[in-house]
Amino acid sequence: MSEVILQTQELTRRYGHTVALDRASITVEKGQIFGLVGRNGAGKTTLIRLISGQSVPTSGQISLFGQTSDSGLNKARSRTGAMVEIPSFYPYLTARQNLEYYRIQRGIPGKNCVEEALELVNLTDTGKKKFKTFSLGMKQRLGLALALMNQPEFLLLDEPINGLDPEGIVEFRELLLRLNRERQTTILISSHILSELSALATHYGFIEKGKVLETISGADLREKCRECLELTVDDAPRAARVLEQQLGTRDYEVLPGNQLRVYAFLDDPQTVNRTLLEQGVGLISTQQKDSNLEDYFLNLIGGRHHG
Ligand SMILES: Nc1ncnc2c1ncn2[C@@H]1O[C@H](COP(=O)(O)OP(=O)(O)OP(=O)(O)O)[C@@H](O)[C@H]1O
Repeated sequence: MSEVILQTQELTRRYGHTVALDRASITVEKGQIFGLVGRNGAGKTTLIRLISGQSVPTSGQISLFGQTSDSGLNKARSRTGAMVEIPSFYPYLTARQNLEYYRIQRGIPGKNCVEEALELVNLTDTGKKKFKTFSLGMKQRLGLALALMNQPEFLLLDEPINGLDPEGIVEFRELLLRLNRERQTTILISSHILSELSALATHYGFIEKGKVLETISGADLREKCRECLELTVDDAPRAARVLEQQLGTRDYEVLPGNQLRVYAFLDDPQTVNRTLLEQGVGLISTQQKDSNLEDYFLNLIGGRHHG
């Protein structure tokens, strides 16, 4: 198993009667891009603020780079970078001046880091342009540059894609992939749109009403959402034999309840149905299933109109 960067255990945060985060347990390992997916108000920001130390938990534990004590966590947090919302940059300062201000304020040594961070987010040629004239995409990228200035090993990003145009989204995604590939930066990124993260995340955590409902690897999620023919039969072992011997495919799986998922013959389901019937398999139901990622998420949290 690779190094555990973050582990939260039963992490809870209440605001008065509101339980913003309810016993949330997640684990993020080195090199992962962990997508935290949940609707507005689900608790994503609360979780990220607790991890980055901007808020304190009501109960539960955070382990960051193996550190759990207050002083240990403080030290560990110097190895992280966080973008929870666009930081309050000075409107009349340039990108460089704003970063330099924060570099000094945070005591980050070496002036080079400003230029390096600007280069990473592609903002080196903004020259004398003042922050107040930046597009939203540029503001987001400057926010990311600030989070990157201390060369973090672990990056926490709360809805960074929100409000970006399609081109901005692609650029932002490529940058994160590059950081992950070239610097092995581990990333925790939240979004309320699962498909936004699907080209990025290696792992997912689904959160709703403060609770982490499921964590799953990207590979397992894709497998669950794979297009298939879902058959309910009266005799699954017999149906499996027909699939292998008559139809020559092993690309299927048998589920409980005499159900089978067939990943072959997607263009020709009739052949499967006919052959099974010819071989004496009773076909109770058959349907073509193509659950996309968004449907999966909506099913998990109980539907589009839920809550
Ligand atoms: N400082 C606070 N005071 C009171 N309630 C809060 C506070 N911060 C968050 N909450 C409440 O906690 C719940 C979770 O909010 P949170 O901001 O973590 O959700 P989110 O998933 O990040 O949603 P969004 O994308 O809308 O920010 C919400 O019901 C919210 O109203």
